[in-house]
Amino acid sequence: MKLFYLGPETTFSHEAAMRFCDVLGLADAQLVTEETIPQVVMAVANRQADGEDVLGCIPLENTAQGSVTAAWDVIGRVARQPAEPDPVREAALRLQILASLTLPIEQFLITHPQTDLANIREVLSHPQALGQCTGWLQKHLPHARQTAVSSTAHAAQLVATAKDPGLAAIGTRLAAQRYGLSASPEPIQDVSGNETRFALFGNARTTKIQAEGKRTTLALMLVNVPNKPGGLLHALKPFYDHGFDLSRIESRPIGHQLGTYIFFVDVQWPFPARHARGVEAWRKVQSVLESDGIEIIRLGLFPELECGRKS
Ligand SMILES: O=C(O)C(=O)C[C@]1(C(=O)O)C=C[C@@H](O)C=C1
Repeated sequence: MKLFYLGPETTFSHEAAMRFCDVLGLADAQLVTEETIPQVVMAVANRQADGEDVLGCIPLENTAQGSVTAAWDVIGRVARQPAEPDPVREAALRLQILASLTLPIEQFLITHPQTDLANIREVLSHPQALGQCTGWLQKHLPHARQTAVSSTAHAAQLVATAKDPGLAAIGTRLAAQRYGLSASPEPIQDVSGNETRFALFGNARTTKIQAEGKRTTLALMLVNVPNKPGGLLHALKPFYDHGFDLSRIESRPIGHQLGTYIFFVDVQWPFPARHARGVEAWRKVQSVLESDGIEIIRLGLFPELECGRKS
């Protein structure tokens, strides 16, 4: 089975994809790279629409930089496409998060061997990675231009091919090794406990994941939350009334009308995944929300896997 991720090899997404394969025993998964996070989601939706069962791995959120909005926005856009029958939208709606895992993220400055910091004019990386190193860059390379590129490993690739010691990248130590470059002796991200949560997604009906997580999460998208006093309060109260703990709530603009949002909500599932009490409590929440005209798009009920970095 193919597993799509943000490439090229040696991105953090690559590390996460391999980790999912390890932990879930997906030994025969064939890892396939895409150039952007939206392209990862669309590659999976398009294959699924053609009847091919595939998986995708995307970053969802980071300790310091918050949500990886490219991931959430494409999920929101695909799920809310026009009402006319569209096989890709149908396929996208069948996609669910199957598992999540959180990786420690260590960013390294990647340069040509023996380059002096004073000679670096430009630093390339994924915007999330540049954001995670803002303080370090301000202190050590205040005059260097920061250029956003599609991924950390792509940044390392560009530096390697440019053969210009004035260029540096930010990314994994593995990327430095892979492209014949040097990594800084120490990581340079501003927060020492920097972590990113990744999702593995695919067709939940056909891909059964056997895994125990440290907890189970129900990820939802709420559309049409009434834009009136107490609208959001009304949308959230049923979760409280039925004993569900919300661990994340995030609004994103719907994209064509200022002041109107969709809400991404993570609910901690207090029961074993299919436990009758959980299902019954959740049905009650659903029926209250639906009677208020709120559309619920379920993004998955999945285990949060335990897995630290292999050293
Ligand atoms: O560029 C990469 O290496 C990625 O996998 C993307 C990404 C992200 O989008 O957050 C993944 C983890 C880190 O937080 C930095 C970058």
